[in-house]
Amino acid sequence: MGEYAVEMLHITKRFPGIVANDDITLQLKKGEIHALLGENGAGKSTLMSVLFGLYQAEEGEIRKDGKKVEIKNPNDANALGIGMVHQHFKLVECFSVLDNIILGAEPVQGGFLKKDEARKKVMELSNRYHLQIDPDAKVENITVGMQQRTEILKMLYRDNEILIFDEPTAVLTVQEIEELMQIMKGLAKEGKSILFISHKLNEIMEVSDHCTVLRKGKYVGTVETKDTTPEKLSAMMVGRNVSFKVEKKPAEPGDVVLDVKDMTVAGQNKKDAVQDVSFQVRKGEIVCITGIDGNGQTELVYGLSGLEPLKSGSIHMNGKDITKASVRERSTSGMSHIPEDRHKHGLVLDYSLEDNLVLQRYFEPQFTSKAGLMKRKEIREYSDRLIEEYDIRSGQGSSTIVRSMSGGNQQKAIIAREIDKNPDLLIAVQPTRGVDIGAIESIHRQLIEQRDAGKAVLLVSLELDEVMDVPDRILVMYEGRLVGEFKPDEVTVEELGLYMTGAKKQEV
Ligand SMILES: Nc1ncnc2c1ncn2[C@@H]1O[C@H](COP(=O)(O)OP(=O)(O)OP(=O)(O)O)[C@@H](O)[C@H]1O
Repeated sequence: MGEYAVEMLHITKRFPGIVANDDITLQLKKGEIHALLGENGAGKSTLMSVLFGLYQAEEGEIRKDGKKVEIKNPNDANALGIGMVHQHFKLVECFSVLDNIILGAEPVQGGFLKKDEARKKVMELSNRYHLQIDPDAKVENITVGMQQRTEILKMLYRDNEILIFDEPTAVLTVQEIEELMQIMKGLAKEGKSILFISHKLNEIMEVSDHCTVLRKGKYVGTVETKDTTPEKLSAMMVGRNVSFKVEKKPAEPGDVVLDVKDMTVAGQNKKDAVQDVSFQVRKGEIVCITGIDGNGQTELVYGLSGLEPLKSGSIHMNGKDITKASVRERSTSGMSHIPEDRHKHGLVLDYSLEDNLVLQRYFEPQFTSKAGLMKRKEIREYSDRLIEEYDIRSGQGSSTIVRSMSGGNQQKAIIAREIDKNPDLLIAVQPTRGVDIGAIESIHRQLIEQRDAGKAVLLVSLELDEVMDVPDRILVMYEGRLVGEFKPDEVTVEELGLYMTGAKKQEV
């Protein structure tokens, strides 16, 4: 047997208007972690979906242990020992962890389900790989990190030897990421072969043995990770050097734009998710709210944007009371919102890109005639301009159905729509989640340009580099309250960590 577990040779996969994979070759060694890197829309997910049998390539071949194989669907992939954890998990929310793991692969004897046997195998695997799951917990009640471990166990339970992780760290907290890295290293040591998609160069440097880079659907090269640097990788990926440092001049804050007083928002259980929070954001400044996921940041933004009512307190924007205003009233009064969950609150996935780009403005006279008809030509022209200016890449331009776009390009579309509205207040929640480093650089620049144009920017982020580099003030949230306020150059990451975990607090 050869040294490769899987080889994808000269793979070409086309979608209408785009060659998503153009003659790509990827060779995965046994027992290695192989990273796959590339800009948004470079073709990484497509390539992995070909390997997992979700798409059929038009050209090229796949070999498993040196032998040519046909993978027509995920069942074929499973039979060959190939498993995949998708970017957006595929679990049944109202089932238990155990039922999700064994779903479709239940041990049955004489027509009877042998659940005890399944439970034993799952618990053995969970212990062996330190996955620490609770088999009886319902998926809807567990953290994203746990859901991911459930997905990992699904692969291990099926005795998969080749494990595909599609952007596994995008939704995890810093600690969960560290744990996942250890789990992946442990799996590779046991002889599993791992393919790992990530935009985060530090993760790739930490865990991978090799890294293959794609650009605009084409193969750029494969390097040995120990012989490369993050700078070299980013240059391979975008074809130029990317600046990791955010350049900005000192802020010149002006009048108050957002004034939040004693805001309380209910939580899912008895405890209020946001408790008596007060703060202001001025013209010409970027204020960042940070904290460990689940400490009330999400509900705070729901309250500000009108997705949830306040239990008490008030919100003023440019001096006007908007506490009870509808989502549309807030939007037309000058508030833009880049939401945390782009699929749930940011896009209508089955609409075209152009319809998504005018989602909050289609009723304006420039897009709708007096008779109530939509002006399709003007909408198309507007959308074409945004696609060009914000570098949104998709198969069929303005008419592309958003569901078929890559995750990072969906995000860029939301950013374009929200910034182009020319808002007085831009609320940006995790704006760089799932986007490549070239796009991160450009999003950070756009936030700073907004600030310099005299806008108020409220950034909500968990990415520590972003928290330290982009804002002018940092507010830390812990258990629904603001527990610290800092200037980025007066605080260290370690110190921030103490506030984020509740070990320290100030009166804010
Ligand atoms: N089902 C589909 N139908 C039409 N086009 C598609 C489909 N899936 C992907 N594409 C297109 O193929 C290209 C590659 O997309 P893919 O999702 O593979 O990129 P990616 O490298 O994984 O990006 P990201 O980092 O943003 O997740 C994109 O331009 C996308 O719009």
